[in-house]
Amino acid sequence: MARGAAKCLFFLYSSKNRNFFTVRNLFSGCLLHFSHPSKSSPCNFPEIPTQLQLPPLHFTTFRKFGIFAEFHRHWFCSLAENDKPVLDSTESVQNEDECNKFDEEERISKPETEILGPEEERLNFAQTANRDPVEIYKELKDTPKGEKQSRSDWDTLTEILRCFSKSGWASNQALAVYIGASFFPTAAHKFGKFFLKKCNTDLVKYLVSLGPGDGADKFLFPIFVEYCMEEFPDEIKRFRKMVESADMTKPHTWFPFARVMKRKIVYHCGPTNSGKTYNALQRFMEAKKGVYCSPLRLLAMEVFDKVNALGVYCSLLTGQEKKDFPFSNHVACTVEMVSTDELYDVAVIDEIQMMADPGRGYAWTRALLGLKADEIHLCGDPSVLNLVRQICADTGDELEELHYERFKPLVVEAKTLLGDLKNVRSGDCIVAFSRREIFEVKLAIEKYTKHRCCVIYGALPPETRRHQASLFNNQDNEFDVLVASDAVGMGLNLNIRRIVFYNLSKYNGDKMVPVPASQVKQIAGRAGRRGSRYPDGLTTTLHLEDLDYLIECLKKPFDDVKKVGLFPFFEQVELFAGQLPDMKFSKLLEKFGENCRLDGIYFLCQHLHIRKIANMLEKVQGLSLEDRFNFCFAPVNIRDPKAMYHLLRFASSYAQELPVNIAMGMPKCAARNDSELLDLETRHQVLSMYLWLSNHFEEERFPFVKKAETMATDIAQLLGESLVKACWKPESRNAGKSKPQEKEDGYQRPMSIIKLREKKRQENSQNAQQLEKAPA
Ligand SMILES: Nc1ncnc2c1ncn2[C@@H]1O[C@H](COP(=O)(O)OP(=O)(O)OP(=O)(O)O)[C@@H](O)[C@H]1O
Repeated sequence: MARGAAKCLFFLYSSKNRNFFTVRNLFSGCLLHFSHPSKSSPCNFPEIPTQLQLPPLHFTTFRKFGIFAEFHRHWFCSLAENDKPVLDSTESVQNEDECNKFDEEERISKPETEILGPEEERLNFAQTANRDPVEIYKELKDTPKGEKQSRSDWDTLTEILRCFSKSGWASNQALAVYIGASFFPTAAHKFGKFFLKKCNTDLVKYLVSLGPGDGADKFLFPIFVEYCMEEFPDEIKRFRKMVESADMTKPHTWFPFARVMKRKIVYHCGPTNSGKTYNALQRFMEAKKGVYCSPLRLLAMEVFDKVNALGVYCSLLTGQEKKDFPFSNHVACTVEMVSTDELYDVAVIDEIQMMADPGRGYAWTRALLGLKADEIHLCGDPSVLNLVRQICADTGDELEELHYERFKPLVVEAKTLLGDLKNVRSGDCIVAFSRREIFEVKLAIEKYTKHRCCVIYGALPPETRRHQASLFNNQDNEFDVLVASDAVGMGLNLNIRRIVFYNLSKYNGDKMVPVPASQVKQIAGRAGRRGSRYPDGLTTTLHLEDLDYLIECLKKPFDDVKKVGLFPFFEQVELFAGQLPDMKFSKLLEKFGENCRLDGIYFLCQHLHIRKIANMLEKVQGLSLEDRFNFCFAPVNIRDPKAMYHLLRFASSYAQELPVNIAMGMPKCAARNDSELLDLETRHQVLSMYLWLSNHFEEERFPFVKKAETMATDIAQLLGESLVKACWKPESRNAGKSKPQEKEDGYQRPMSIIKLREKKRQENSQNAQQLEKAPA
């Protein structure tokens, strides 16, 4: 870009008539452009000599430009010689220079015949700038052939049009008139050819005075739009249809029945352990008909048990299980499973802040927008309160806000565990953020202290987690320490006296990052629950170095969330697919993500996970679009090749209309090492997936549901037994791959007690050897 401008300056200056005014205008236009590089502009400005950053030149000083140009002639020349338009390899336009040369020689005048004075020129420019673009376009269209231009003007104009075709701003603006980003370069290129062929001197002089960049882009854009409307009506229509079919604006209008209801939303807003869920559940149980929406299967099970124990008949509905209680009018379900067709008196949506979850947020948004309930109780921290207010304004629902405080303040223990797991005490929960660390900690504690540990982490089935929780809560056994991942932050009622953070960084799939403050609060808040054995909660860290970050997180107010998640229904994807009939499903999802329109407070939930499954299933023939869409939501760990293999197998059988087999044996005994434990986890996940599929597809195609249920229960049991006995070194599911801990510079996993001991032992033996060697 700087090169192009420099080239233009040089040509202008060196042209015979030395049109100073034009040069000055171009020069100041360049200055303006250089000093305000816009982010959206695809042009990256190279380093330019400081001389170019002069203040705008005045005519008197401009005469000196001759000297300046002499000095910098070499620079201009070298740039001009080297200047070749750089075309993006992805761009559809090719050989731009050649295309622009259609009648170049013919259109370049020798000496200019008429030289306008500066005042006249200024007036001309003002007139041109104010002209109606429609009129300009008409004039261009009706002109058989444009006027002759000087070589320098021609070159500048070519550069201006080249910049226009690369302008991010123009490409963005073009979307508004349904010219897609992928079509824009072609359209802009054709427009450039058209313009070069037809333009008159006034237009050229004015554009040259603006120079390549923002000003010229803005002047050309409406003319370009007129041109496109006439030249590319089919492309515009097609893109418009595609965009309209990916329109996700005004999501509250997707639920017309909920919109005609007069709903009352009650936001129970506060930190953990403040009684939010308790109060919401009171209303749920009082109602004639109620639904409780849970973030986890585990929590749905807890509520199901609790409510039934209190004499209110309640059913359970999760992706994997349906337990219909006869005569029940209440249901505890996972939020993805809640029906927006059923009418309820009271609905509870727990952990409403998860609307902002990058992957699952859409399920909470859907529940809030779509539930047909007279009263909807939202429980959560204050981070989404402002957005809920906005959404209620859109839906017309009444909003009541109830603010809560923690029953008893959480106390931070400044002493920490001084880096030594020997300092754990009964009632402690050590929180680590990877499976490997969890087992290392368990191993160390059990080896070097008298405590026994229960473990809870995400890959364990809910039944096993509950079993471990009850083992820990029960005082009549030796299991008095819990080692858990962030999975402990939600859903379980645990008798935790103190939460100890083993570390405060976790792997985010790419690198180690600090655990977000909101998550630290949620986990720390599990200590000292009302009604538990330890009503006064304590929290601390293993290492003194981590303590400041813990305190900082706990002190930090909740950040206001700016956007919440959305995801299209199948019908929307189907409509979109209609515009791109030959596109593969995974590509279709990607295209949808690129082209969908959203209102400011919504984002499209991450669909990488879904696309990965879609990609794998591309090779399965005979699945309908709807089948593919549904298979993509199956609960599978996409990083576990065994689990992915089974999903592929299930989908293939389903596509061939064969009964879907489990085709997986049952282990005979509990795990004896970590790889057997991992295998049990995978087997349970596969069975869970089978059950999920049987609930989401025609059930008769999955004839082994009962068997899968029995196997899943047995494996959960084996997992429980294995965990009680587990005393081995953990393995990684991705053995052989680089350890996440090594990825982030400066991050070091805290040394486990074992390593510390080993280090000490080595030091001691070295000292002993030295003593032996030393002369008496
Ligand atoms: N009024 C009450 N009477 C008896 N127990 C209560 C009362 N309020 C809350 N509790 C108990 O206190 C504990 C914490 O309450 P609750 O689960 O409602 O808190 P919360 O704010 O929803 O916390 P979290 O977000 O961590 O779930 C629960 O065990 C609950 O049963």
